Amino acid sequence: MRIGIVGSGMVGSAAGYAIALLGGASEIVMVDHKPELARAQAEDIAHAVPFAHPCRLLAGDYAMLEDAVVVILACGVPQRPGESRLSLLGRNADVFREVIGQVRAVAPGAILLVASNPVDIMTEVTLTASGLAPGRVIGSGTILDTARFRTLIGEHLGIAAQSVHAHVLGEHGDSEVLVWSSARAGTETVAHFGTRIGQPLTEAARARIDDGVRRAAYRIIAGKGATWFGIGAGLARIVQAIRDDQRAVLSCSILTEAVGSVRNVALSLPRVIGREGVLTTLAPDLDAAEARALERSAEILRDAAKGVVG
Ligand SMILES: NC(=O)C1=CN([C@@H]2O[C@H](COP(=O)(O)OP(=O)(O)OC[C@H]3O[C@@H](n4cnc5c(N)ncnc54)[C@H](O)[C@@H]3O)[C@@H](O)[C@H]2O)C=CC1
Ligand SMILES: CC(=O)C(=O)O
Repeated sequence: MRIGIVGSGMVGSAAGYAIALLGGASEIVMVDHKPELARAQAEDIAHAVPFAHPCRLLAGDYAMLEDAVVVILACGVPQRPGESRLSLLGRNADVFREVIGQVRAVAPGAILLVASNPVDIMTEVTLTASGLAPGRVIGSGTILDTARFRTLIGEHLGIAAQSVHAHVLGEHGDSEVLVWSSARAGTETVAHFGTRIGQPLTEAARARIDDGVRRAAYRIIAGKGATWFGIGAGLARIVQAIRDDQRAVLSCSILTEAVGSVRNVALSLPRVIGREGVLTTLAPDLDAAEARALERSAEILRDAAKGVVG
């Protein structure tokens, strides 16, 4: 199975590396408007393949994306320290309008997996420019924030992140919603479990975890210029779900008909992902404050998209 990656910078190359290590593809094609960068990334990742699963690494122009099952879009500009994701919109929308037609011309059957920020609005831009069905244009959305949330709850409770069932929903950005009310450690609510083992999720503990999730990108960007490992693994996870028709439930962004009173907005909810993309959406279990926060997040995205998404 061929996976294409347009944008061979930090995120694109981390995705390629994670896909190669996880055995997510038989062929990965790296594309970039700096062809020498795409070639160098492909060569470097290829040297990891003997330690993992058979996979061919290629680099080239758009023609090489022919027959790709998924094309990851990680092109454009990243945030500078202190900059919000939403501030990238104009610059990255221009890049996407240039790129999407070229991808669609050679890989009309590909599912488009959007990583560039602001990822929810870039998902809408991609949907409009591609003319694909909403379930075939998937933004990585809050898959990364959800991983951060599960990691920090797991650390607080002393259990594996994999055994924490919790989601971050809404915008991949400042207005995202950490869903505490239905978060579980295995079978037990995190609130009950925390109290029972003497690690209560007090207001202060929740505020610390909230900051750890919501401000993670700002901290990492201040420290090393960009984030890439977490999102690389998240993109590889979505590719696996598509490749193996897993019907895995992952927090991802697609155009959503209604979120409270807000219509037609791309944001993250728990989605069932398989071979044809997003197959269905699960209704999240939210308390009243979380439902209000999700609607507010949808409003923020709807307003930010005005004038950019036709
Ligand atoms: N969704 C998420 O959770 C995350 C999203 N991101 C976003 O991913 C995007 C990429 O970030 P990085 O890889 O760190 O940036 P980067 O600057 O390392 O890579 C971007 C690449 O896009 C290429 N590019 C620019 N214009 C192009 C065009 N017209 N055609 C083809 N290639 C083009 C550049 O040459 C560069 O190699 C950013 O928008 C960033 O904010 C970053 C981390 C997490
Ligand atoms: C940069 C970004 O979107 C993140 O790490 O969450």
